[in-house]
Amino acid sequence: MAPTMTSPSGITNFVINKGNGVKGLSEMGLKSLPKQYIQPLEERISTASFGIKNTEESIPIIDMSNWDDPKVAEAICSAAEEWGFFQLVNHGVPIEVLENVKEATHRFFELPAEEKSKNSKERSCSNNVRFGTSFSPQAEKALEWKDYLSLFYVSEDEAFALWPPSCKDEVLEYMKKSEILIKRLLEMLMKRLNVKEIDQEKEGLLMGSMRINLNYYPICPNPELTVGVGRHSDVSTLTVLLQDQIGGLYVRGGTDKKSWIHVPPVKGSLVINIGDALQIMSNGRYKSIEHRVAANGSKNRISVPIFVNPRPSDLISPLPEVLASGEKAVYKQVLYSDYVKHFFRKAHDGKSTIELAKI
Ligand SMILES: O=C(O)CCC(=O)C(=O)O
Ligand SMILES: [Fe+2]
Repeated sequence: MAPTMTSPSGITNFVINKGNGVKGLSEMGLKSLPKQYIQPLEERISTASFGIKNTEESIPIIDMSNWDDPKVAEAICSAAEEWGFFQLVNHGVPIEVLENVKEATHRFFELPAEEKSKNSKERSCSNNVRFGTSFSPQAEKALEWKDYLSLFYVSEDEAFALWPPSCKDEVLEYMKKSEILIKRLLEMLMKRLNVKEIDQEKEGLLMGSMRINLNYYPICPNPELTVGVGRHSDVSTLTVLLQDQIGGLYVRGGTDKKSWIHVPPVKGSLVINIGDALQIMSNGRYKSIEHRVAANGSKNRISVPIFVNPRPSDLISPLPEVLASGEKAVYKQVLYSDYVKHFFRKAHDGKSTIELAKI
């Protein structure tokens, strides 16, 4: 029998091979969620019980206007230790730059499937530009309700040549304008670890490569049965995340460290989270926290994370400055490209990637 649109192979063909993504499915006005997207009960997100916690159970919001005030550094380092997640306001990245990159994200996803899929795994002329859907469809038992464009930054020349014209200027500007903020954050975080100065070698190790994702979560017919992104922690040093006003990001935390806490959209803010690479380099002092994204039944949501990473060729391990006082290393040395490969080979599975580096 020929595959129909609603047969499993028909859906895969339409979403993945033809490049329509879940956005294409969403726009067909499906009345119910295709079964490939149905998550096991324990992974589903019941939004009714989230986001209405008392005020102390919310990730810190830190004002960076006086970024050289030691109190700001103190707030940032404490948030990185206790929550692994915080929001920044008055962070120095112009609001216009943020608005422009959000608009550019919508512009890219509004392109016809045929145009977007020029950047698919099969057709993209570079591994550094990738349009796709879900997280790792070949490895997943249940798919995630998300489309994305992933851009690995190598050089400005390459970005100009290869990134989609509909969004490249805005994405590059967002990346460039965030760099000062990223450096400031890393300086504060390093100081607390007794790293006095970020020399060229350390800078390469902490922020030697960058990846920007444009995430698109279209309206979902049964949001309670699926996820936008499943439980995971980022493999980055740190992640700078721009989200729109829709909401849906949840992080593990609260007094019991087990609750799922909503990250409410704050106009003009940037969400920062610590990734596995920094958890390893800080020997566990800074926490790379599990997070996930709910699907939405009435609104299309976008987010634009910048993953600030070590270079693929870097060996990551607890920093010598951290171990200088005799603290015992809890992580061993790992080649960063091996770490990242291990992450992408699996479906999202919480905090399990870091097991690779545990002693
Ligand atoms: O969309 C979001 O808010 C978060 C996305 C995310 O966790 C990721 O891309 O790693
Ligand atoms: Fe993430």
